[in-house]
Amino acid sequence: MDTKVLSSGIPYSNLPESYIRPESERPRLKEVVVCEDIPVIDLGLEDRSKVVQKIGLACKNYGFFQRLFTTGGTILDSFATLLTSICLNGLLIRLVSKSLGLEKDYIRKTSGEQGQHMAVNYYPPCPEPELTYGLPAHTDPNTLTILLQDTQVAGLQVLKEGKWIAVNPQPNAFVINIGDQLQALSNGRYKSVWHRAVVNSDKARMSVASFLCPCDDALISASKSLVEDGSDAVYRDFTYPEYYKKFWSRNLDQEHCLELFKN
Ligand SMILES: O=C(O)CCC(=O)C(=O)O
Ligand SMILES: [Fe+2]
Repeated sequence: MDTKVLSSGIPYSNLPESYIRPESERPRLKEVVVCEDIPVIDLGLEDRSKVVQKIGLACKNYGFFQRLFTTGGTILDSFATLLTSICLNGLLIRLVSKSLGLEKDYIRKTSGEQGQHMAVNYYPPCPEPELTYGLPAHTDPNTLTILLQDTQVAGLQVLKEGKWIAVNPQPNAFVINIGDQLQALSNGRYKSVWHRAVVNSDKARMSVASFLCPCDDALISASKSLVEDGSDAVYRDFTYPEYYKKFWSRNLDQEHCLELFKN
């Protein structure tokens, strides 16, 4: 990209040429369906076995769910509390483990000392949103992502059954999505789904993503209990650094990177 819209500070009335996607790769915003039913799960208030069951269904059917939080301070306070709780008690990842019928600490044990990386995404208003993306279609290479969406401006879209659906911001909810490592650990039962961020012509949008990642020397391997007797696991064993290197050696919107790790 030769012209950077952000760094130039110029208010563009047309999108600089270098951002324009070829016709066949554009977002086709008119075909996007608005989805009100991405499951919203309250981890705190409900019966635990019901929460585990809801997480399982959401992970199987969407690869995404939204987690309600109770307000007390600002939304950023709640986000910080959630991220801290993920590193100290690992509640979310334990519930995901249980929802797969695994021992509650299976994912934590397999992943070793987990890392948490953060990205702050800023999408400026775009004069021609039909021609480009904020973030092109991708899956997340890590284990699990927790996303704090802009509460006022929509932009996140998820691919479901061949259609892009808009995940409009829900008050007091974070978006949680399965990453490629969980797809591998679950032997493909949970899907790390394609998602993207689109832009709009009037408002800037921000999102904050926190990526939970396995430690560098953990061997990512499907649980034996999820592999059919007499068959191989869907994916060969690998380490996160090996996967990450392969992931970033390609374009984000190429084939699913896990395809390259199939047995
Ligand atoms: O901005 C968004 O809604 C999506 C961000 C995202 O998918 C990512 O940072 O991986
Ligand atoms: Fe993402």
